[in-house]
Amino acid sequence: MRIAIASDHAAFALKANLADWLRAQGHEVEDLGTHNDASVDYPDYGYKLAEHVAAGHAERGVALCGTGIGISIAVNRNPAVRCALVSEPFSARLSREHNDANIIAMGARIVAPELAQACLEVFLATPFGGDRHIRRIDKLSHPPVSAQAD
Ligand SMILES: O=C(CO)[C@H](O)[C@H](O)COP(=O)(O)O
Repeated sequence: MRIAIASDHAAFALKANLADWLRAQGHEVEDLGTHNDASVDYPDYGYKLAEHVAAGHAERGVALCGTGIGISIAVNRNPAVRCALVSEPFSARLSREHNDANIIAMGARIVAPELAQACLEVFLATPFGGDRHIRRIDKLSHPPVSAQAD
C-alpha cells in the first residue's frame, strides 16, 4: 500500500520507527517531514499530509505529534479526508470499520513504538464495514448549514 507519514519534532523519532516498520512490511512509504527534531509547527505537516492523501498520492496517511491531538485537528480541517486519533488497537479497528478513516493520528508522548505499530497494523488491515456507516460517512461530507438533531 502507498502510505504517507508526517510529524512534528515531538514525534520525529516515532515517525522514523514507523516508516522503517512499514517498509519492512512491504509498504511504499512517503515521508513528508519533519526531517529532524528541530521545533516546528504541527499544522504545517497536518495540512501537507491531508492534501497529499486527498489528492490520491497515498491510500492512507499517518499523522504524528506529541499527543496526536494538534495534528489530527489540522488534518481534519481538510474535508476530503477522515483522520482518527487513536491510542489502542480497538479504536484503530473501529476507525476503519465504522468511520472509514484514511488517516491515523497518534501521539509520540502517549503511545510507545510497539503499541503504535500494533495500532497501525490493525488500521491497515481492517476494511470499511459499509452498510449503515455509509449514510453517516456521507453526512460527514455534507455538514448542514444549521444542525437538525432532536
Ligand atoms: O502534541 C502536540 C500538539 O498537539 C505538539 O507535538 C506539542 O504541542 C509540541 O510541544 P513542544 O513545542 O513543547 O515540543
